[in-house]
Amino acid sequence: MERDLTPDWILKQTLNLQQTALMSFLKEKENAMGGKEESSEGLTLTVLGCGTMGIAILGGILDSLSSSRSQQPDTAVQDEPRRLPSRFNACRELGQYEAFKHLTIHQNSNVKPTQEADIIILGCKPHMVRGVLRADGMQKAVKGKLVISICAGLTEEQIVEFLPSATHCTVVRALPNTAAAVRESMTVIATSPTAPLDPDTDALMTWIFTRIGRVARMPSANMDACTALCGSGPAFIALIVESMAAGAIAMGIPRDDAYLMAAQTARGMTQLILTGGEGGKAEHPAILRDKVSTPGGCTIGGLLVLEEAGVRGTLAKAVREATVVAGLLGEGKGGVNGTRR
Ligand SMILES: NC(=O)C1=CN([C@@H]2O[C@H](COP(=O)(O)OP(=O)(O)OC[C@H]3O[C@@H](n4cnc5c(N)ncnc54)[C@H](OP(=O)(O)O)[C@@H]3O)[C@@H](O)[C@H]2O)C=CC1
Ligand SMILES: O=C(O)[C@@H]1CCC=N1
Repeated sequence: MERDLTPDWILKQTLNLQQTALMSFLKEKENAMGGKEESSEGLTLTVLGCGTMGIAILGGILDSLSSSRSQQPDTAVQDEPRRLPSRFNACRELGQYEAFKHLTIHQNSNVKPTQEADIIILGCKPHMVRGVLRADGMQKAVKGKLVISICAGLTEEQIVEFLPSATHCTVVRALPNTAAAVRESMTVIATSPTAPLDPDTDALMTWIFTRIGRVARMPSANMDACTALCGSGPAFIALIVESMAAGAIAMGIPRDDAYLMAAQTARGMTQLILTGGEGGKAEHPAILRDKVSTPGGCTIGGLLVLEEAGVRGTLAKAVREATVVAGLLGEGKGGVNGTRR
């Protein structure tokens, strides 16, 4: 049978392949945990909407639990939570039910895995959260639990509004990024000056998100900007790496070599920004940029092309735009990119 090769069909097939590959990644991580016995004290963590981000987060946690590799020193958890997660539920809309020793993948069934959970991560699209939480049986299942939302734009108040007053959940907003899959996420956890988390919940939040990278804390009011910078940021950086590689490809460098060289160059510079200062401290990007720019050399020539094209302002504007759009995502409507002039 001939297929209709529409862009939509091709995109769908690509996404399906990606999701299948990601689920294999998760199973591999689970498998690596095989020998570990579950502690009776262990908590159950359920991801409602286990797609790109949910898989990256669970993968990072499973990886951390299965390896003796300790967390990076700068993300060390000062106060370990009393109890750690040891059982995991991944809930999806499609796919199939699969049960492993530590992980169960559920398809189109949220109530039971939510009943089993001590911690719930909301990992579906922001506009779905209302429907997911208001579905039959969910209000009771979620009652009194720790609900962590990674959804762009949704405020804690909006999530609480989806739950009846008797539900008494602790709702915390956290914004990780896709680098969670390689345990290099930058996750921002929202803080509330009026309702600080109890120390054990706070320690649990730190533990969960330091499994997948670094953690920072910001007031809730800053979360949309953090979403743009840290959540969308990886896509912006991918575009920069891709564009630099394109220049080299145009000048005759083989494609694969160009991507590798551009990516490693970006990685080296980000490492310098983080630790290239005196005593291993952070260094200002402008100082590092100046160090590369030999007077009369090629770097200053290239930099001026970028400045003349307004790259700095354009990138800053992209972060500002993404901040505004992130805020609109919380309103539960689709197509928000088309709503502004
Ligand atoms: N992608 C990113 O880089 C980041 C995303 N976020 C936020 O994370 C959230 C998830 O994004 P992302 O992982 O990219 O999205 P995905 O589309 O990859 O994942 C969403 C998941 O939700 C599942 N799902 C859909 N409907 C239901 C339902 N009724 N019950 C249970 N699960 C359901 C989907 O299942 P199925 O695949 O079977 O349809 C899918 O697995 C969003 O809210 C986003 O704002 C935050 C930071 C970064
Ligand atoms: O683009 C989005 O809506 C999500 C949130 C941050 C990154 N990806």
